[in-house]
Amino acid sequence: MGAGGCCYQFRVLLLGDAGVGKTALLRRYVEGSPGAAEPEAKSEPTVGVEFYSRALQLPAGPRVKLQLWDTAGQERFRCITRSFYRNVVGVLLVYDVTNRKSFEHIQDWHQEVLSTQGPKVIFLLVGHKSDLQSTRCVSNQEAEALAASLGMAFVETSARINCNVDLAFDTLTDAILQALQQGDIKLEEDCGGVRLIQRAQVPRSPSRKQQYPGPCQC
Ligand SMILES: Nc1nc2c(ncn2[C@@H]2O[C@H](COP(=O)(O)OP(=O)(O)OP(=O)(O)O)[C@@H](O)[C@H]2O)c(=O)[nH]1
Repeated sequence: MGAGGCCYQFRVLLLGDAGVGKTALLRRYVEGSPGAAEPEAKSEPTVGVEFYSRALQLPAGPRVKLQLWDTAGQERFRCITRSFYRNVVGVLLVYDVTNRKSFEHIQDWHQEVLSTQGPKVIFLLVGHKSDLQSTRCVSNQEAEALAASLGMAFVETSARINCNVDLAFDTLTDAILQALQQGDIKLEEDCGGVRLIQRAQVPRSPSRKQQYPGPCQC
């Protein structure tokens, strides 16, 4: 697919407790490249939802535009963030490897999406801040076991040292594409998580960030 000036658009959401590093991970993915300055040491908590995008050419052939929604982890924004669960095809469930509670809450985040969206979502478990080895309290093995029990892949990342950031998004994108090719998920015409769009709509710049005005612009 991807012929005739079209490419896929996948809507992807990042979910996880406040402060686990969702914004830093996303900003590293859309703005950072090896050698780029590391993300700011302190960042402001996300208010509601912010929107980023990045276009990529998959080795398997098609071009894909990822529409990436960064959500606030704070409980007081839950009403807003919940309204974005619908119409996504992929979710990165992010915890902080130095924060045990954020790992324990992963099943709650997973369940919240399933209860809203049903099983047509591809998940990836992300253990973030892997640079903080001395204060780590969630092992790689137990996270792998959780991911396997929930039927998803697992990647450890660090925005600080730019470790596995592209790998995380590539892994999720590949899994979505595979599910699409196998007919497990379907192209939708309006507000679906997967759409075919004209190539002219794909931004030339690899990154952009917007305040998203509402749950659906279709
Ligand atoms: N050591 C380390 N710190 C990180 C990393 N990524 C983010 N941080 C720090 O973690 C803190 C929280 O990061 P954010 O990206 O704002 O976290 P968030 O999950 O978006 O938080 P909310 O918007 O409140 O949901 C900041 O102080 C970041 O600098 C990382 O890879 N390694």
